[in-house]
Amino acid sequence: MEIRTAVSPRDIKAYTTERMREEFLIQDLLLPGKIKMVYSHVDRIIAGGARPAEPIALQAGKEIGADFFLQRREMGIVNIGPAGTVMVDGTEYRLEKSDGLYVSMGSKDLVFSSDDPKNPAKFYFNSCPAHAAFPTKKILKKDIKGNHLGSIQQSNERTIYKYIDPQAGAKSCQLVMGMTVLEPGNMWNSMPCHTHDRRMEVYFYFDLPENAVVFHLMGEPAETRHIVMRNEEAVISPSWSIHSGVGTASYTFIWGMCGENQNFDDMDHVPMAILK
Ligand SMILES: O=C(O)C(=O)C[C@H](O)C(=O)CO
Ligand SMILES: [Zn+2]
Repeated sequence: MEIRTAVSPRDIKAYTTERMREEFLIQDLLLPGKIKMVYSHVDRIIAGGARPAEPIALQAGKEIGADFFLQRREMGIVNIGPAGTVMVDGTEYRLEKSDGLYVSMGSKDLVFSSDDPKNPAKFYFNSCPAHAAFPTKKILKKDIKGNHLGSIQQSNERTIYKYIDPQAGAKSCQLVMGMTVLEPGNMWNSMPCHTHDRRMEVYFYFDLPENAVVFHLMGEPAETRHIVMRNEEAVISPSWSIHSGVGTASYTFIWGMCGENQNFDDMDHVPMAILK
């Protein structure tokens, strides 16, 4: 498992493009036959991906310091590819594209598999520390009432689906997770932008056409930087950072948050006038 340390906003003022990418960008999440994980010291979130040709079991590495991966953690999983199954302590949860699964703290065995090994599922997941167990639950996108935001006039018409949230989908100890789908012809997410000092966030961009990119914007509001991102890449957003993006085509992304509270609306909105 790769470890990423926390970064001060004062330091990124001097970062090159390469250093920005080393610290925040997460690539190669969905390599066939592998589970890839990045452990961030920012609120100890783990972002990962599994693309199983054969069934693959999730292993706790030394980094976790526990007998098994979810001994003191919880996890949210969304399948963004062809159908597959996540087996949790012997119970099978079959996930089609866009189906999600919340996995309880204390679950011991977790195995990812695909319906068709030649066309494997694409499981993206976030995991964060937990101190209380909530039931494992399958979440269907069609059962979530989307929150429609933005407009074509502002190039930001999109729908937010909350998969793991105190008010929707599955309940959790601290993980909050969802999917935002841009309407065709819309490019911007999360603009006007915000920060939330109480939570960090990881964004995972997908459903981007080949050769399309998203300019992910981050940094303190008056000291922004960008990271050019391609399909199926993720980015770590510390709590002091804005997180917003503009694509050369419309796209979808999964956001996962953890930290002090779970209140989605507890954002510090950034007035457009102070952006630099
Ligand atoms: O498009 C959006 O706006 C979002 O998806 C917002 C993010 O989920 C977010 O930053 C929540 O804090
Ligand atoms: Zn946010």
